[in-house]
Amino acid sequence: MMATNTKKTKLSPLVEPSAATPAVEDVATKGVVYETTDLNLWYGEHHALKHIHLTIYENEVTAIIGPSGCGKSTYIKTLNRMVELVPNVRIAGQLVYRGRNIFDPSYPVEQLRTQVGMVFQKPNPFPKSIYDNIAYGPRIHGIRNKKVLDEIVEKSLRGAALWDEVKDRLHDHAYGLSGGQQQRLCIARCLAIEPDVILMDEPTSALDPISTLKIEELIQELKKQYSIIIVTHNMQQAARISDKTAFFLNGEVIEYAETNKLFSNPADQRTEDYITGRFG
Ligand SMILES: Nc1ncnc2c1ncn2[C@@H]1O[C@H](COP(=O)(O)OP(=O)(O)OP(=O)(O)O)[C@@H](O)[C@H]1O
Repeated sequence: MMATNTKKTKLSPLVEPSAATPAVEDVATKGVVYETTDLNLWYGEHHALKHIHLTIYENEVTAIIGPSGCGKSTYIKTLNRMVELVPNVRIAGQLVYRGRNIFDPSYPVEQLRTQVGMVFQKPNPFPKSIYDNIAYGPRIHGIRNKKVLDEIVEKSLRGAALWDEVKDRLHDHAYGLSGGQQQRLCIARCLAIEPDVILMDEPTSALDPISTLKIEELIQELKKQYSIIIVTHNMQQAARISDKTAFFLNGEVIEYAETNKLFSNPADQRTEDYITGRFG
């Protein structure tokens, strides 16, 4: 009788590690943007985030991966306290942004949302011209001078790699842009208020491959100036563009490591099972 081989076959990862990951020594010298300590969140009775500990570093791209419903969006929506807009949310634990706990009742939440911009899954430009989409935030902050606004519009559109495509039609309606251009417009709108951090919740999932590539290249440029936290279902994308990756499962962080390490030599069997496509 032939012996049955019960040893589990080791599958190769679905993705190649990225070259973006810096050496450990470089990371040690980086500033901390967010320190998450024992963060728990409930939607009513549902315990959606469980004992999260995560440190997020500046000028890095941090990817959040994991199967549907594991708490990825919930986590990034705590980073600008947007999650509190959902009724019946309860939060416990600490989330320190630049040295201060954002759950402190006296924390100026409006200021936080100026420092922490967000880009969503579906491009959501305002029903206005390209120019007015960008100028909207600065105008709310009291900037009225046309020359100053013109400069902000140009700088933000250049920063989002969109200027050359739209400079001759700034007063056209934003809905006339392609999906990929609209998403870059939303990134430009975010840059116009000079954020510190940019949160991106599956920013390319509604885009074609070419637009996706443009946004990925843009993210690599933007991390020189900003800290970026991106939720993605696409493991290839996480591996291509991120420095660190956190793998979430059922509301817990199973593993958080440099992206190269997590994809090439995961420490936890569940991470390995996920990145090799055994589930998810
Ligand atoms: N507004 C809400 N009210 C109640 N439960 C919610 C709410 N939003 C999310 N949840 C639940 O919390 C859990 C985490 O949801 P979340 O959207 O953070 O997951 P996710 O990992 O981002 O999922 P996906 O990849 O499908 O977007 C899920 O079980 C979800 O059903």
